[in-house]
Amino acid sequence: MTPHANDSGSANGDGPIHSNGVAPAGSLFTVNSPNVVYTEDQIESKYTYRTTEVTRGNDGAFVAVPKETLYNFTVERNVPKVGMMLVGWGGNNGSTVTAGIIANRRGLKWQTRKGEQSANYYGSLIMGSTIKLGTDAETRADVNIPFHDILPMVHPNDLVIGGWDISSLNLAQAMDRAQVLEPTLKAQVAKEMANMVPLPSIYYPDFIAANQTDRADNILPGDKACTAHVEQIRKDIRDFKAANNLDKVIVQWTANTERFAEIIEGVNDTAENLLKSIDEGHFEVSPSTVFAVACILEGAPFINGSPQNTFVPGAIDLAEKHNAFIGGDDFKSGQTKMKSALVDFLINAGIKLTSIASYNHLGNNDGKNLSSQKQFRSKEISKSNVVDDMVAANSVLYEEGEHPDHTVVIKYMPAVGDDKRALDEYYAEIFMGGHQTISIFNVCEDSLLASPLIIDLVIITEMMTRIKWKAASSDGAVTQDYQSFHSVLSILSYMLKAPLTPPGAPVVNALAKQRSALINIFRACVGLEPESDMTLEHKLF
Ligand SMILES: NC(=O)c1ccc[n+]([C@@H]2O[C@H](COP(=O)([O-])OP(=O)(O)OC[C@H]3O[C@@H](n4cnc5c(N)ncnc54)[C@H](O)[C@@H]3O)[C@@H](O)[C@H]2O)c1
Ligand SMILES: O=P([O-])([O-])O[C@@H]1[C@@H](O)[C@H](O)[C@@H](O)[C@H](O)[C@@H]1O
Repeated sequence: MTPHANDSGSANGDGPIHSNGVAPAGSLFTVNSPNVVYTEDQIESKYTYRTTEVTRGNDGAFVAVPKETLYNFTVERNVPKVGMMLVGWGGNNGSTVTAGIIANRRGLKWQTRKGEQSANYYGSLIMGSTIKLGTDAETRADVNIPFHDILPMVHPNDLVIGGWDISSLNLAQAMDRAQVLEPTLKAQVAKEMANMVPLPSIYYPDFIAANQTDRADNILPGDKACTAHVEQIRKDIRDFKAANNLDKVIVQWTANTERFAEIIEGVNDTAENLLKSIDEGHFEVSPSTVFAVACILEGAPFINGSPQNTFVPGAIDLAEKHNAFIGGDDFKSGQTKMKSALVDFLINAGIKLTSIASYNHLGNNDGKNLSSQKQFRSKEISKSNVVDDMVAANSVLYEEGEHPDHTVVIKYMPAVGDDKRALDEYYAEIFMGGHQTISIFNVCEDSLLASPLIIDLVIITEMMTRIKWKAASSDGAVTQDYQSFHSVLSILSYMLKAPLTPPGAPVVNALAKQRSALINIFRACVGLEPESDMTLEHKLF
């Protein structure tokens, strides 16, 4: 295992590096605080989590009470060798993200109609954006650093990629089939990608559109869940890990959208019943749930990039019992990402959104699969629920249960390929009976928008495997052993349309809140306060 170049504090073997303000060699920054200690292997921080607890007084008025909870965090500093295994590797997203990582790793440039293009990670939150570290002591100007450098994260160039597909095409053929990337780029990565062949996968026809049958020539025996499928997937993960000398494997579902599975008591409602149902070959257990179970049992974090309810209650129960990480659902890449920002802006500006019409058409295989009603329904649900939290939070504009009209339409139009056309109309009531109509035409090159999210999901999920926490009592005494965050990684919500949360936890869809939560949790891991944007230093004097 080797320290990452951007590790905040170097692991150069010269023993513990206490936070005496001396920046260890190779670090971008060091936190100089009595609450932060850099050792050779870890960053250890003490963090006071400040919240406001609200109760109701006898007169019915709210009573707000500031509350402080002390936590200890540790972050493993050494960046492991990580494998990313994609289910649906031969799809548009899988082939595109693979080509993109190869192009970045090799620093490729290629000719386009508009001139030379260089590889980049634009659209990745971690690789393409910055966060505010603090304020310059002299100039009082913001100091911003690359998001990737706040913690010792994996670099996507170092990811080892593999996966499964029901289609036997190698990744070069899949890249051609996807029709996403420029020929001048494809030509430079085709040789390497031709040697990448998806592992055969499980295929239960009833869960995806019948129009997908023609590509299913790389499948394991059996058309319904069985323990043998779970064990084969587990073996595939172990073999991939061993063959590539990996420390860790993260698995993501970027295969076709499945129909929702029916939640049936005694079948998929508990971990025990789910495992029993798989062993008995129950038809209501989907391929994505079988993959989730296999990953949980193998200790490989599993992320669902599609909208179906992969994580039936039994799968969440199993993940919790095994302290395994899961996350999902449905990459938030274009039309919905815009919606989760725009709705947040409108409602928080006191503008009463009353109608959202979201139409889109696309011509890729995803669109072909979604042309089947049951698969569309999965997507309709994930694309529709994204405004719920923002509406529910504003009782000034909306009565209890009141909600804007919201419709989602998706049409399959082969001619446009991966370049999805999203047409949205936002209709709102404004001051004194006026109205505002916002009409958006948004061409989303879907795989080029989703691929960076696949990278972010892997990097953040892997980082979470190296973060531990424990609660400290007010006198500083340690009250419990270090433990991981909850199995359901709701910290991933920024990348997902329908964020999965721990049972009973609220869903947050507002894009700015999601980004802020991620940043501030990572800041806490190095003992830094949340970024409040108050900038009193620029307002008081
Ligand atoms: N912007 C986006 O592209 C975007 C955004 C959100 C969600 N998604 C979701 O991501 C998924 C992939 O999108 P895409 O454009 O790459 O689709 P795609 O159809 O090009 O790729 C899906 C791949 O999965 C394979 N597959 C199907 N069932 C499988 C199984 N059981 N095991 C292994 N492989 C299987 C297919 O052969 C295909 O190669 C879809 O579910 C889509 O809804 C995409
Ligand atoms: O992320 P987003 O652009 O809102 O949603 C997209 C949909 O508009 C598209 O129809 C679908 O095929 C993609 O999988 C993705 O879900």
